[in-house]
Amino acid sequence: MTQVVQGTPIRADVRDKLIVALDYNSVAAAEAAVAQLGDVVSFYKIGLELAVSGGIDLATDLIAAGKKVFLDLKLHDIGNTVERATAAAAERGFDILTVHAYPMTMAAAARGAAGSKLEVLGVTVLTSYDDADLAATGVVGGVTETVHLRAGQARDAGIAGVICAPTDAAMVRAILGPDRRVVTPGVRPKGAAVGDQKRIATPAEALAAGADRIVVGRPVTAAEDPVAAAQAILAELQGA
Ligand SMILES: O=C(O)c1cc(=O)[nH]c(=O)n1[C@@H]1O[C@H](COP(=O)(O)O)[C@@H](O)[C@H]1O
Repeated sequence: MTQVVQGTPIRADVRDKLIVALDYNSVAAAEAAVAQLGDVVSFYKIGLELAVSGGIDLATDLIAAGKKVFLDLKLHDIGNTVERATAAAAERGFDILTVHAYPMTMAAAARGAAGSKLEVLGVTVLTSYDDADLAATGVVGGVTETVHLRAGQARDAGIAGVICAPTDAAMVRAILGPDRRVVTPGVRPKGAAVGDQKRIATPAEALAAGADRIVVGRPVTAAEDPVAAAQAILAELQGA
């Protein structure tokens, strides 16, 4: 299905490339954003803030309304807990679930998602980290080296793919090959406020580097006109 957005017909496959992060502290605020964005946005992310504000049940309504939903809980725990939490997310009909990209965690999540449509993505190195931030956690090796290592471990664990910065996407795509998912937050349209992100690129640059989908929060949700902001990103993705 092709949707006409401000004179630009946006293909359905392009629309699914934009995941809007519903980073709100109430279900009512998230519902208002979804209502405002209407048919423009087809894929939403429920993250930590909304999840602890009662937002996980919102997913059921979004899925019933035909939206795709990414549950961003960045799981990391003992294998039994991760496997069972992943299986529960699969049972609820989520499309994507994040776990931290540690080998045992990813392997447990792969077991939990087995036989379901749930795509488990391993978070490699957060887009708000630079080399110094990573070094402060005790990790030996810089961001590039660590993302390289963790992308290979995600592939070997048999999960669907990874979350990485758009600036890492080309390297990660080469490691994962064409069949796995590369999803990039840390995306900023030209001129948008950077906020706490450190490794960023534009929507078009992210796609050109090999991302399948991009995650965008504040550049849409904090925009004066969120609908126009989302439409502009979609037009940029389609032109990429
Ligand atoms: O897993 C994520 O989605 C994620 C990983 C990462 O490395 N960086 C990152 O920003 N995110 C999420 O992506 C969204 C980015 O939001 P904005 O910075 O507002 O566009 C937030 O919901 C973050 O939690």
